[in-house]
Amino acid sequence: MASNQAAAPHQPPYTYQPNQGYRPTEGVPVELRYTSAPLPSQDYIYQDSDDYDSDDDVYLPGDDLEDEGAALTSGDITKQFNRQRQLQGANGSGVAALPRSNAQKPTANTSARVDDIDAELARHANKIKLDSVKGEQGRDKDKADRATSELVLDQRTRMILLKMIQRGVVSEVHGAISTGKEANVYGAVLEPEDGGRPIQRAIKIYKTAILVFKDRERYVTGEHRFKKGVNKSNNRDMVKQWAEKEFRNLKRLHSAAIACPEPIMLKSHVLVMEFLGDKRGYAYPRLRDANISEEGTENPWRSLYVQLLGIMRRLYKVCSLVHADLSEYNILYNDNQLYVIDVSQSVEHDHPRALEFLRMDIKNVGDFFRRKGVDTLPDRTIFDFITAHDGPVAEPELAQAVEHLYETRPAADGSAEAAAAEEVDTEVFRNQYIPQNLNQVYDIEKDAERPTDELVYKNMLAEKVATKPEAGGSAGESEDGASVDDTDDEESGSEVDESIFDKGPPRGKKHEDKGEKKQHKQAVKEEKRAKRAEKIPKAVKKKLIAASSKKRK
Ligand SMILES: Nc1ncnc2c1ncn2[C@@H]1O[C@H](COP(=O)(O)OP(=O)(O)OP(=O)(O)O)[C@@H](O)[C@H]1O
Ligand SMILES: [Mg+2]
Repeated sequence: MASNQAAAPHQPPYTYQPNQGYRPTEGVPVELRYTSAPLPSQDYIYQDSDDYDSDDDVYLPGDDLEDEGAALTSGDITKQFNRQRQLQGANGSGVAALPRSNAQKPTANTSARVDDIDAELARHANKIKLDSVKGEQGRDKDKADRATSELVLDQRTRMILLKMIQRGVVSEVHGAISTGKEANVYGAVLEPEDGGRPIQRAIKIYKTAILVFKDRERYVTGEHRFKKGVNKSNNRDMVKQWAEKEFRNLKRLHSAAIACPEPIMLKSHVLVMEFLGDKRGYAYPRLRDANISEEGTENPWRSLYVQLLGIMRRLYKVCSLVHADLSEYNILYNDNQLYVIDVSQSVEHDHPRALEFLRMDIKNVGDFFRRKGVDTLPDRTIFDFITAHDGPVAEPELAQAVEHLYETRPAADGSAEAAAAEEVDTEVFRNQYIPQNLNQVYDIEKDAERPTDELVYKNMLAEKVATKPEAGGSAGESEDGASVDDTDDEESGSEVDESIFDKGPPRGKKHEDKGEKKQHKQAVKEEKRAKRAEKIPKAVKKKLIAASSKKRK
């Protein structure tokens, strides 16, 4: 088609010309063109390799994440997205861009429905106001400033936000509450249609830069929920899985009545959750920044410490999770209440390093409260308290149990020896190898001679779990009746130790009788000795190889 021909109404309003990009077809009345904005520059031309067409991953808390969630809208999303780019411009500045991949297709009047959706989305563009930052309260100004400059959203993210606005999940997206290396968290407001009070929300948007996620593999490897594996080559996929993990974990915490942001919606790498903060949109401070009055006689940090130990126990027992990055940075504080956040890396009991992560959490928590002048309990005592089979999982019994630990600790008498022994024990505990299940215990026979109480894995031992949950009682049911929605991952919920019950006798040799065991051991030893006898020493082997290769030459 020659560009100087008068355009009939069915002709596209733009024509592609090599090296010049899209030029308006002459004669097309302005109202038939998409936009009167300046012509797109080559920079904005959409690359075919950009994969913007997946829209099959919107999750709401009730959804089963195993089967792919419902799409936001039906229809060809690529088309919608491309149209959106034209309307809005690649950087939101109103500069239009047209997709190269659609070069030969007429771009007007092809689908009135798609046009409607796009026009609808474009109307919301001004509701993303990233420069409205509430930075002063409890936050350093620098960070708030950085927030505005860093926050140019990519098109896909922008599209997701626009759709969320369109669906009424939020009415406006505001500036960043926090910008980090892995994610930015934005404030958002929902203005209810009935004119009720505006509701604040938080939106966590994961970043897709590859370097940041390098380290995260260790949390995913070995977790049954990621059995299918994470495709490292596809970065966006990986980030999506992280967001999904955070969403699931928040869901669990929330169902178990652990104070945390309630998850509201997940779409790809964008997670909408309850806002933890005041009505004006100021987020609660992190525990690290909390301004806690220390006027009374008792150190107010102590009761927060006790509260946190209870949360950790509940998280472990009721949610079957270990936070794995618990510290004063990932806990928010308001009015004597602690809120757990940032659970994207939290792992299940069955993760090979779950107990190691738990030990790390215990240490971080202890270090912080010690700096606040709290007389903390030994790491091992807390570890046993959190992982114990029996015992409370709800307040106020949890706090009472912690107080009981204080009363019964060996160093409770205040003697210097007992305190020193406690210190040594903590040091040993921190460096000890922690088996995750009984198959990982490497000298079970030697351990069997030691008092059970000394074993770091004592809570995994079968004798301790002889009381299987009664038929009809769900494993996720807590004492206070809160039930955990574990429908999305059936295999979880049960304890590590319970699997011993379900899978018959343990694979180890513990159940064999002593004589048999001895015989078996002897046989293995002999076999190894025989093998060694046949083995050619390394030095000899080397010489032989050298000699034979010389011969060949
Ligand atoms: N629901 C929420 N309500 C209010 N503030 C929140 C909420 N979620 C997160 N924040 C704020 O955002 C900050 C960062 O959140 P979060 O810890 O979840 O991100 P992150 O994964 O640590 O990101 P990065 O590691 O990149 O810093 C928190 O310290 C908190 O101040
Ligand atoms: Mg964090």
